[in-house]
Amino acid sequence: MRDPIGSAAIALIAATAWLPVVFLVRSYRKRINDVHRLGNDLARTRAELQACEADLKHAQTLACAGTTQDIVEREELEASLREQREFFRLISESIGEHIAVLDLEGQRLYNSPSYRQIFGDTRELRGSDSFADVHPDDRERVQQVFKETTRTGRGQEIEYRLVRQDGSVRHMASTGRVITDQQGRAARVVVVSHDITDRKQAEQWERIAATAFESQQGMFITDAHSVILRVNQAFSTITGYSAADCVGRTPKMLSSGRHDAAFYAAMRASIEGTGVWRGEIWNRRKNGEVFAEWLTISAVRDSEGKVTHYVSALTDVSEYKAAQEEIERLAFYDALTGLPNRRLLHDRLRVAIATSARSDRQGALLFIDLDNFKTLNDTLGHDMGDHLLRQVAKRLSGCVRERDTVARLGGDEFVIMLDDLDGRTDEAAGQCRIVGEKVLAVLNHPYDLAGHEYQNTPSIGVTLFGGQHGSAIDDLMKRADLAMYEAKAAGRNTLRFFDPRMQAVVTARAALEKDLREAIRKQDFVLYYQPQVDGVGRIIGAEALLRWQHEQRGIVSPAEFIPLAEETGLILPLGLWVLETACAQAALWAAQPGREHFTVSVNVSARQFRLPNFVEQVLAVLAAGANARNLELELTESMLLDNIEDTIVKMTALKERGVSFSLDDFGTGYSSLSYLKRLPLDQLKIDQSFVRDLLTDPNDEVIARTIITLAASLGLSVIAEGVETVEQRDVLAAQGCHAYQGYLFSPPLPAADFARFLQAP
Ligand SMILES: Nc1nc2c(ncn2[C@@H]2O[C@H](COP(=O)(O)O[C@H]3[C@@H](O)[C@H](n4cnc5c(=O)[nH]c(N)nc54)O[C@@H]3COP(=O)(O)O)[C@@H](O)[C@H]2O)c(=O)[nH]1
Repeated sequence: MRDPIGSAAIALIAATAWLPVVFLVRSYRKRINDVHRLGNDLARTRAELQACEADLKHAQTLACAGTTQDIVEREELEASLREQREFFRLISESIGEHIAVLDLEGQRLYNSPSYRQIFGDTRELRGSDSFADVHPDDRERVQQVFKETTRTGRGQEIEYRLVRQDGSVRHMASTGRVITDQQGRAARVVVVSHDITDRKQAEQWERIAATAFESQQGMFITDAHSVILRVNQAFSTITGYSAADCVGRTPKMLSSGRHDAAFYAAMRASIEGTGVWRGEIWNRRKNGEVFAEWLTISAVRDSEGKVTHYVSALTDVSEYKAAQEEIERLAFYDALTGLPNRRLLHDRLRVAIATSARSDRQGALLFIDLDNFKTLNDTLGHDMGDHLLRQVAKRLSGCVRERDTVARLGGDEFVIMLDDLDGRTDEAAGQCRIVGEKVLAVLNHPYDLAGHEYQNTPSIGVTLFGGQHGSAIDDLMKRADLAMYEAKAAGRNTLRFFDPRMQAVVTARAALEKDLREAIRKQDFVLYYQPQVDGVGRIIGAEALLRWQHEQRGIVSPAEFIPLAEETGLILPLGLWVLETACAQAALWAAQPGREHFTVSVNVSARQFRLPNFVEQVLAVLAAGANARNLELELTESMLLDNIEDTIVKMTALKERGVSFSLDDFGTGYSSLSYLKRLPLDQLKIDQSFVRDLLTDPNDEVIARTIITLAASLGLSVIAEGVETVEQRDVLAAQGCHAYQGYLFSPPLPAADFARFLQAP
């Protein structure tokens, strides 16, 4: 379409009264555009063109007002101009964009007020250089675009940075529009700009987030239901799972199975409570390998606080852990033997001392030095010496419980730390002696040193800790060391205690054990029988009581040797001998007329009863000729409750064959009624400690009466032991007890004497 007005006129107007004219010209251009769009609608096109002409004439009028209009027209014109200016001001202040009009050098002719508001500018902007505010790095580019715009008349959008008066930087996006003069030459440039700093920052953050997401750390994002939405490359490298493998699945796919439900519950609770969980976790790679990772899970919430996503960052720490373990191994373990070194021993000793101080348990240090180790090194060389030390370490580790510590201090010096030993010094010393003798025995076995058979012995020094034995680590080490030198001085290949008194106890026990072994071998034992009588004085049975016929000491009480026999395991052959002897004797007495129901009670030790084949052992003994109904086994409360299910099974099996059971020393233990009811017992035996003071101590009297009542309520018979006086028997009888054992009737007697006692009228 033909331009009906002419650009030259517009340029002229613009050059002389540019402000309102800018608007009029804009209005004109817009309408011309509208006319273009109207196309074939000729009526409307004509109307629009007329309106355009009117606008332009008005502009011409404005432009020429100074020379051609009379005063009245001028006033009208000025009023109109004011109106236009106000209109323009309102528009330029209310739109979000900043408007500037620049001359062709980029000098400011006009700036919309928003420019000042937003940029805090206080300068006189009119006439100032607009390029001066552009960031130096962007200035040249902006000037280029400006020049291009003025040359071609075509504006283009450009983004650049502007430096505010306070030095801060804002990002701008600007578009220039050229205003031409009458000759069609560029005269002004209208620049419309808007602040894109927030958008730029958001873009920047997006780039940072994207870069961070693709960092060395494995990352994955799940939705609120823990469904994986995205994983990064590092995640795939660490786990072996690609994005395709895991998007749409849950992190459960990584679980190693090493953590229990409580672990994951605590994790969830932490995320719910604090929004985050951090910790070490074992996960499984795609290739099945389990690895340690450091994991941080953070909840992402929306503006209402609702969790929308979880972001998890993981680092593979398996190498770090391996390195840490290696460092620990080097710092706390002996490189040659793999045993804890002095540092770790001291650490553990510190803990053991503190624990024993809180309990009534004791601990011990056994200092072990190999005899003549230097000679081995000098003669066969250090390699052989190392070879021996490694084998010694292995053998020592086999001598102790898992909770004990075997350490190597260096050279041929080893230490065993035992803890949780008996609170009684003599007992603890006995436990140490057993371990010490085991060590002596295993280290005395010949060694195979690369084909050479080699014999070596150790010297062992022992000291206790906890209780009254002191607790300074250095002192304890010195004591054990001194005791070890005592062992060397005593001829090597032996064990010595630091405390002479303790040494005496241990020496005596060692001698007793040696004698006991010898006595078992020679069968230096005999059974005594103590009668058990009923309410009218009839002998209904006997308790078999063991006696040791010692060559020098005469008859030795079982109270002296049974505990040691239990400790050393010698009770097993001894207990079997008692059972066999007592059953043989029971068979003889039961064969006498009227004594078919005569019972012989046999004390059974805990160790014997816990033998897996105890039932078979008893049945085998009975098979030799005794009737099960003539055998009564005496068990104690503590051994029954040790493993109640096993106890019931064994007792039931024997009871079904006719063997009866008596609960010995009743009242001294902690039997609960519910357990008692489950045990197939026949009899409760009131302990002699309650019978002894029955007449003088009301408590004992109440206890005895309670036991009798309890036995009745459980349908069990009851027998009192240690009855020494008629008065005791009468009180017991009055309470309902009608079976007795004690010196009142007879002390324990050798079998021949007992036979005579039986025959007595
Ligand atoms: N595992 C085994 N333990 C056994 C065996 N033989 C005995 N023992 C246990 O040894 C402990 C000591 O026994 P002993 O020195 O024989 O003492 C018993 C009786 O002699 C004694 N007694 C009996 N009547 C009286 C009395 O009137 N006064 C008094 N002061 N003492 C008396 O009491 C002991 C009874 O023992 P028990 O009935 O078993 O409690 C002892 O614990 C025996 O059990 C064995 O072969 N195996």
